[in-house]
Order: sequence, then structure tokens, then C-alpha cells
Amino acid sequence: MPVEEFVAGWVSGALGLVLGHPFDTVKVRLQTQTTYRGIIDCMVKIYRHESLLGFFKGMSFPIASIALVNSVLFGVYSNSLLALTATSHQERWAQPPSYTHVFIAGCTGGFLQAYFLAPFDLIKVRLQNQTEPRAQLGGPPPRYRGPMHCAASIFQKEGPRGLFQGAWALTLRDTPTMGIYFVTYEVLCRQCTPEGQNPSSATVLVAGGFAGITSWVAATPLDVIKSRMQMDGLKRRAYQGVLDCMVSSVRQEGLGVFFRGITINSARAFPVNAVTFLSYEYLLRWWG
Ligand SMILES: C[N+](C)(C)CCCC[C@H](N)C(=O)O
Repeated sequence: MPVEEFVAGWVSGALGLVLGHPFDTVKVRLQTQTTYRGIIDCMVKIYRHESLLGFFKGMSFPIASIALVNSVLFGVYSNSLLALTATSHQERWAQPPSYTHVFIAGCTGGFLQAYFLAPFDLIKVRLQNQTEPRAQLGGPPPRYRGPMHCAASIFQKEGPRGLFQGAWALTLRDTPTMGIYFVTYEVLCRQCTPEGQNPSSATVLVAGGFAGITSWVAATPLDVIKSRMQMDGLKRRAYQGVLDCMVSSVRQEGLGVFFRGITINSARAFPVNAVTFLSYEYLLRWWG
């Protein structure tokens, strides 16, 4: 099994993540705090009060986990294509696989990475939703003191299964949309590249960026449901399952609930996935 694809997936995922983290911080603040009037206001305030470093708070845990998650995604994707089409990464531009095979390999990668992502994503969402200021003298301390404390307290209260809360919704979100992700990338690359040649850097950047946007737009409805399932049960359990969460969210807030955070998510998706695909392709060509 070619291990280069796993390593390339890890490095490229980490590069994309660093680039996208400022957008993620803005998204989380807008979703959880009422002091900001909009995207620009939030960016200006973070810069004024916390300098550029403010945009990079809480990045260490995602960086540590992206190694595992992205190497599983890209490693499983590429090795599934190898099993389906008997072509390695280097031969793939000369003998392009069918879009059905790309879709199946993408879904397989998405399905498996969801299990690795689930506990890290749960902890990220729980911490991102803590609105208590860090050092408020006399005020109630936040429930979780940091990622390790958060993981330990979920584990103590609910056992190992507790760490997989919302994993089913995450799997439903990622299995089809990772298929869409890789198909969009392949379609755009092939459209802009003469037959049999490697795509140019500009093509890879644009195709990767749009693959990110398309798949995130498709994933947003289940992303909202996933986050709600991950937050459920902190005080009392509100939802009986994924379907129940969908129905009661729509009943209370209308269909618009499925599109929460779609603008900032798309703005984040372009640079993150442009850089992810560019570094992935370059690392594999360099090793090839
Ligand atoms: C399939 N889904 C849309 C959920 C994600 C696709 C892109 C994943 C990438 N690591 C990112 O953070 O943007």
C-alpha cells in the first residue's frame, strides 16, 4: 500500500488548516457571541484587541488531529482508486478513472475518516461553544479547561461511547460530500487540462478551492444537525436522533436553519482546499 499518499494527505491537510483557522475563529465567534455586528466587525475587533495571534487561538489540537484524519481520507481515497482501477497516483492523469470510481473512492475515504474525526470534532465544537471569558474572577469557571480536560470529562461521564456523540450525523455528512469533493476536483482539473497532461498549479488551486466550496455547500445542512447533536444532552437531552433533530430544528426555526454559517464556511473552504490539493499533488509528484 503506497504510504506516500497518507503522508502527503497529512502535510497538505495541516497547511490548509493553518490557512483556514482565522476564518474558523471568526465563524465560531459569530455563531456563539453577540458582540460582533458581522464578519468585518469581528475581524477588526479581534485584530485590535488580540493582534494577529488572536486569529490563531485553539489551533494546536486540530493540527495534531489533522495528521490522522487527512492521511486517512487521502490515503483511503487513493488506495481505493488503486483497488478499483489498478492505476497508481502517477498514472492517473494519463489514464483517468471514471467519475463513478472517483465518487465511490471519495465516499469510502469520507466514511472511514468520519470515525477518526468524530472525537476530535466533538471536543472542538464543545470548546468553541464555551462563551465564558477565560479568567473571570469570581464568575463560574468554564465546564472544560482545555481539550485534554474536555476529553477526560466526557470519557469519565459517558465512557468511550460518549466521545462518539454525533458521529452518525458526521458520517452522514461526510460520506456523500467527500464523493462530491473529489468528483468536483477531478471534473475541473480535466476541463482545464489538455488530455494526458498533469494539471497546472493554477488549475489545481482553482479546482481544489471549488471542490471545497461545492462540498461544504452540500454538507452545511447536516453540519448544522451534527453540531446540534454534539451539543445535545449537556443540560438535558433534547433530540431522540438525527431525524428528530432535523424535524424539531425546522419546526422551530424554519428551513433557513440548514444554511447557518454557509457564507463564512465557503469563504474558508476556498483557500483551505486550494492549498490542500496543491500541496498534496506537489508532494506526490516530488516523491514520484
Ligand atoms: C466533505 N466536507 C464538506 C465536510 C469537507 C470537505 C473538505 C475538508 C477540508 N479538510 C476542510 O476543512 O475544508
